[in-house]
Amino acid sequence: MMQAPQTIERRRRGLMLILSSPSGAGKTTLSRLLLEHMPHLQMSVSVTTRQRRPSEISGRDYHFIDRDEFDRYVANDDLLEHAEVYGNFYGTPKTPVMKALASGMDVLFDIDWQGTQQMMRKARPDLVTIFILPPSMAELERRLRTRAQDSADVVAKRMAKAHDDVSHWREYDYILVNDDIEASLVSVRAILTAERLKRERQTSLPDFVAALQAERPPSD
Ligand SMILES: Nc1nc2c(ncn2[C@@H]2O[C@H](COP(=O)(O)OP(=O)(O)O)[C@@H](O)[C@H]2O)c(=O)[nH]1
Ligand SMILES: Nc1ncnc2c1ncn2[C@@H]1O[C@H](COP(=O)(O)OP(=O)(O)O)[C@@H](O)[C@H]1O
Repeated sequence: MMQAPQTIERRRRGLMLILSSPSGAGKTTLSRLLLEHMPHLQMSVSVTTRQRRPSEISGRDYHFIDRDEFDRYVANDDLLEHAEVYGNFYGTPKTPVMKALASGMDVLFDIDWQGTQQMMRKARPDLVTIFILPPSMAELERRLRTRAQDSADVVAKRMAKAHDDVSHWREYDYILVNDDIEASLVSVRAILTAERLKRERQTSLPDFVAALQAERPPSD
């Protein structure tokens, strides 16, 4: 006896949503808003050797570790990907991501283009990638300065790399110019909603459709 469609659990294959951009374009702001607004989405918290900024919370924004500990993560193959960015080391711990996906959550990543390339080689079908552009380079610099979390020297270093970062935009599925943050949030929510509905991610569909087809047509 075929189950009625409404009693079939609607399962979905978890996806990994990657946001990349030059520093200051708005990934962190957008990620926080997205996590507030989208259920079933969990942030991947990276490890980094960078110094904690005054506004950052260890364990929420990053796990701040020293170089020896970072090297141990790499040696133990505990990172899904890792890269050196602006002179610091960053990496994505494997275990929390695997656990989140196994429990039916989607995972959000704020990683650079190098990390994205590594993830593409490992898990392309499960990835959705978005590159965020600033409305202008002048606005990017203004955002980095007004964020007021980095020294002038660090801001200059990030601006100097911005052109190189931007040159990777073609490697991403979606491109967003982050002019108005609310409009950007609407766009990213729309992308995530649509990607969740992709046929191949809805793993229980064959059972659901078989049950639909097994239902008797209503008699008149
Ligand atoms: N490959 C990789 N890049 C990361 C990771 N975590 C952060 N990043 C990137 O490192 C760069 C610098 O990040 P951060 O120091 O927080 O500066 P911010 O982007 O200006 O806030 C950004 O491009 C991040 O996307 C990671 O785990 N792996
Ligand atoms: N659409 C936007 N308009 C104006 N300011 C923004 C916008 N998005 C982000 N910001 C501001 O720009 C600065 C950098 O944003 P942040 O999210 O930290 O960037 P990233 O994580 O990409 O380095 C922050 O001060 C943030 O409040």
